[in-house]
Amino acid sequence: MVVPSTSPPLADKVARRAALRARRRDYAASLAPDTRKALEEALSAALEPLLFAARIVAAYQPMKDEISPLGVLFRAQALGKSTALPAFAERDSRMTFRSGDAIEAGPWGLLQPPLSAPPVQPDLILIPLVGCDRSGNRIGMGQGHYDRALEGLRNNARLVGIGWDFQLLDEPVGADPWDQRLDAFASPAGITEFEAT
Ligand SMILES: Nc1nc2c(c(=O)[nH]1)N(C=O)[C@@H](CNc1ccc(C(=O)N[C@@H](CCC(=O)O)C(=O)O)cc1)CN2
Ligand SMILES: Nc1ncnc2c1ncn2[C@@H]1O[C@H](COP(=O)(O)OP(=O)(O)OP(=O)(O)O)[C@@H](O)[C@H]1O
Repeated sequence: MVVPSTSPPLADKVARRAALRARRRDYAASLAPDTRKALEEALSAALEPLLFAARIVAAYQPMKDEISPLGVLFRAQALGKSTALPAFAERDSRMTFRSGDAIEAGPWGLLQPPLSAPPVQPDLILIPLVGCDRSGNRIGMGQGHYDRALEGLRNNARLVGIGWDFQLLDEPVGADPWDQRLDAFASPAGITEFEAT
């Protein structure tokens, strides 16, 4: 008898995460710096209408293959909004969003606000992803950090996944019970709103 080491949906998610990460890496490596800048500028322009209604805008410190949302945060600041970034005490501690500039090395190799900055409850959260489908089901880096953090924030926040255009997937992503659905996806091509279920 063959006993699978993991359930088929989970195995599928793991395989798709690996394939999408490889595609994201190759795509980012193929972009000339000017092209990349123009795409990130297009993302900022697409998101600007969402900034007006927000009070506290959270995004992330990008890893090298991810589209940068930092231009969006600059626009938010120019509009007088507060901004926030994820922060961790340790790799497996709970992710919190904190105000302030990314000035300290975090445990995931990304800069973060100091842990002395107070945690905030953003009302617009721009979320990194490996991929998401047209129902808002997201594949992330596989640690569950966003799923856990968003559980307590989603009632008062708009959740917008951010990526390169191809990261919006036509094929459905099987949702696990803990997965937090996105309200929308934004890329240089614009914003795709998902229907509420
Ligand atoms: N920009 C960003 N910040 C984020 C996330 C994310 O996906 N993107 N996370 C979402 O949950 C959390 C961190 N999760 C992570 C999970 C795995 C790896 C990882 O495998 N890093 C590789 C190098 C990756 C690379 O540079 O491309 C490594 O450490 O070897 C990094 C972060 C919180 N902050
Ligand atoms: N709310 C939660 N409570 C407890 N465990 C959780 C919760 N959310 C996710 N997890 C755990 O996190 C692990 C990774 O989940 P998943 O593969 O969905 O991560 P991901 O969404 O891709 O990653 P991330 O959110 O870090 O980008 C799962 O094994 C799951 O058990």
